[in-house]
Amino acid sequence: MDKILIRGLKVRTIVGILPWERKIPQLLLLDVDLATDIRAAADSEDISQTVDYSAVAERLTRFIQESQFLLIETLAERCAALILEEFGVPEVRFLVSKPEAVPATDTVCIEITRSRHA
Ligand SMILES: Nc1nc2c(c(=O)[nH]1)N=C([C@H](O)[C@@H](O)CO)CN2
Repeated sequence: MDKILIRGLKVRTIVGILPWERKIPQLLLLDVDLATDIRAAADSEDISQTVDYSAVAERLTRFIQESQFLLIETLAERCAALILEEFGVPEVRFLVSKPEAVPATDTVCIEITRSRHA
């Protein structure tokens, strides 16, 4: 299956279990892989025949900015479900990275792959 990839989407939001994390928005970085067949769009050059990566990025940004999850596991599951439901792709890989969370690390991440039920 072909894939449309979003890399390093930056969103600031309230997320985490520590007292300071409930008050100060912090940076999340997102990687998203959208499984989709791109051939119809490639033949027609019609954006309606494919998944608009700008629309996905904007929708995720809005959803996450309005959220206040405790765990990035929950955030990842809800974002994957939103993408499957609203953008009609059969499978999504979603990686959320929290670079400001743990001192002396580059980052910490959760990665999930979810498919739409038939
Ligand atoms: N598996 C997880 N571990 C931790 C999380 C999380 O969301 N998933 N969150 C935290 C804190 O919020 C962290 O950002 C700072 O300690 C700790 N562990």
